[in-house]
Amino acid sequence: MISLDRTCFLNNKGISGSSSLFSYKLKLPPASVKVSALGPNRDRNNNVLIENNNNALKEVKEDGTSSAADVVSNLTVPDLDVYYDGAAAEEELVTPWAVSVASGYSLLRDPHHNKGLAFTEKERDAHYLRGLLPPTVISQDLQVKKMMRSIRQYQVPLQKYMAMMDLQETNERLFYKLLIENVEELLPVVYTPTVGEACQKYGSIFRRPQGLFISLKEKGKIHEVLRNWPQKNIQVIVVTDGERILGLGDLGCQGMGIPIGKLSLYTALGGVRPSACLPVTIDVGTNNEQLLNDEFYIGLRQRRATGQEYAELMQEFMTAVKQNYGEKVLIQFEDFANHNAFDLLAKYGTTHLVFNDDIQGTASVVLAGLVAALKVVGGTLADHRFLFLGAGEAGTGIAELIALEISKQTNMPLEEARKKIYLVDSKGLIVQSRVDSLQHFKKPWAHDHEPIKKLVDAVNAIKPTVLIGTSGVGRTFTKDVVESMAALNDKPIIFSLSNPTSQSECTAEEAYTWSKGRAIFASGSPFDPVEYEGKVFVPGQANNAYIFPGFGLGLIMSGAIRVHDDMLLVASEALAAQVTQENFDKGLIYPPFKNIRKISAHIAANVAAKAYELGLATRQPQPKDLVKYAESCMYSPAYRSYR
Ligand SMILES: NC(=O)C1=CN([C@@H]2O[C@H](COP(=O)(O)OP(=O)(O)OC[C@H]3O[C@@H](n4cnc5c(N)ncnc54)[C@H](OP(=O)(O)O)[C@@H]3O)[C@@H](O)[C@H]2O)C=CC1
Ligand SMILES: CC(=O)C(=O)O
Ligand SMILES: [Mg+2]
Repeated sequence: MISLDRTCFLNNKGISGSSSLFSYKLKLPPASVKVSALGPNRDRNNNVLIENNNNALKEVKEDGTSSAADVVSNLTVPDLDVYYDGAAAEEELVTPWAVSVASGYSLLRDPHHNKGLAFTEKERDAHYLRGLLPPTVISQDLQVKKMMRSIRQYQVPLQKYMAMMDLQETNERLFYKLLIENVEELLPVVYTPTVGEACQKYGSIFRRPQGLFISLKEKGKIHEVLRNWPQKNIQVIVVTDGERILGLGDLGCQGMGIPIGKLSLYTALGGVRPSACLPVTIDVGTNNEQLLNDEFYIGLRQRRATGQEYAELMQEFMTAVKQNYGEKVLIQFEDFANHNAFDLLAKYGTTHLVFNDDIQGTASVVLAGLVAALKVVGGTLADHRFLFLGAGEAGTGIAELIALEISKQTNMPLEEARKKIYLVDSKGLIVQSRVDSLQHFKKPWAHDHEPIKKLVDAVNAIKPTVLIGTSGVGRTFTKDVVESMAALNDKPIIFSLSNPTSQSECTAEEAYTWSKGRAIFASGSPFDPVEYEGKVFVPGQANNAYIFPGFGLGLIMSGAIRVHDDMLLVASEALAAQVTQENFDKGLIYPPFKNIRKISAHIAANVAAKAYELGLATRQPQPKDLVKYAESCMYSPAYRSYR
């Protein structure tokens, strides 16, 4: 029985108070539904409750019955921008859908529905907007043009960032249209490098909540805190505890910029609808003295909780997430310090749908770049030798996936494959004589070798064909290091993965100049093309942003319940396959971001196919054409018509 109950529904509980709107709850039954009432369209304050509900349900059969799928797919309520998830709807009878749409002044203040000057004459009449807007009506395309012009006028990247955040908070669809259509220009604004500065200054620029802050004060209440978030149908959570924000260290609660930025890419690059995304920051304190002494710091003013206290808060969070959103919600761990990151992944990898972007997403994107680079330098992965500067999450995560791929390609035991890969940490080359004092994730890389302190000496001793920077420390690929790589290799592969730009192990210009134009270079943060001896070199951006949006979409659309390493491998393959001859001709080993939605659809399709193959997918039946299905699932930022 589908019941359209008119219920009082608290909405928009901002920091400055709350307002109540009427809304309808739709309970979806398994097989057939009966529409009992349609109800009036407005509450006593003339707020539009459900737009066009008569129309939405007009396909319901005369006897009042229809399948749940029919009803849902016929709903054209403007903010019901969910993919129809038949299986979930039928299983989750207990989760009602609540829809409320404001009108008049409130509509203009509602970022999910506001269209600004793009409201049509009819909509202005129907929704009490007359007089609240100037007379002109413009298209969304013209709004994009206007906003881009306005953003380009700012010289300071942080001002551009703040303008974009303002837009996200006032007109969400316009924000996403801007980002999707100008992805190469705006990615550095909403993501690395600018998001790093935004986190550093988050206390000063914080205006409105864009994600959930869960601090030690919320211990014992996390289940209720999650319910305070206005959206109920969450599919992806990006969570950080702020301890390793990019290469900028412990930024505590101000790390919130990262989940917000990553989730806006989930929507723009991967097509996951914004209302399904939840940014979370776990605040257990910070060890950053500067922040602790900063009067504008927004987080808990205490040193970080560790051990049992930390573990209990995380456990409560993970349990509450599953209780609130079910077992198919994807939890992406982001920018945790490595002493927690590996343990959290291992602990929750068997009970939750979890993915560590720094360990796993980075590995997948780098493997894709290497596979593409092999088309230029020749040989198989097993023919190459790899040296890393940095043996943390990114370094050991990438190393392990390379070893796994070599092992799969050659049937070589994993331990043998690992011997082709060496890592240097802050104490020097990781070797057997250090094994007892190494963190557990470094131990597999402790090879038999003389200890070496300096990177340049390690390069000359190991003779790598590939050098990868994951140290978080800028300018560590010095001239002698790059020159040594160039002396050893005709085409040295050099990746400076550390973010933001200030922490990059070397710049694109340094890589090309010091290698005399021979390096195959990619970096975590973007660099402009470089002209060297009359030739233009376009550096690639080896950033996990290529992977996680499509990867997550693949998990969601297949209803996957666990992440498996093989999914990372097929995501890599999909990305590498998107590099065209035209890209190679420009020296690129990653495809341009402007094609990212197509790339994400291919990644999603490969990940979903692997989930089905491994028996980890719950969404049945498996769609025939997974690429098309992925594309059809993607959120469109075009305005809806409020008829
Ligand atoms: N491009 C991308 O997509 C991604 C980039 N990154 C970037 O990679 C960097 C590292 O991240 P992550 O691996 O998570 O961080 P971790 O803290 O886990 O690892 C950092 C590693 O670098 C080592 N290190 C630090 N300083 C030096 C130094 N001076 N010389 C040699 N080694 C050093 C550390 O050594 P020790 O263990 O001895 O302390 C540690 O092994 C960050 O800047 C991050 O932004 C991360 C994920 C994705
Ligand atoms: C890109 C990313 O995830 C990082 O630098 O941490
Ligand atoms: Mg990260």
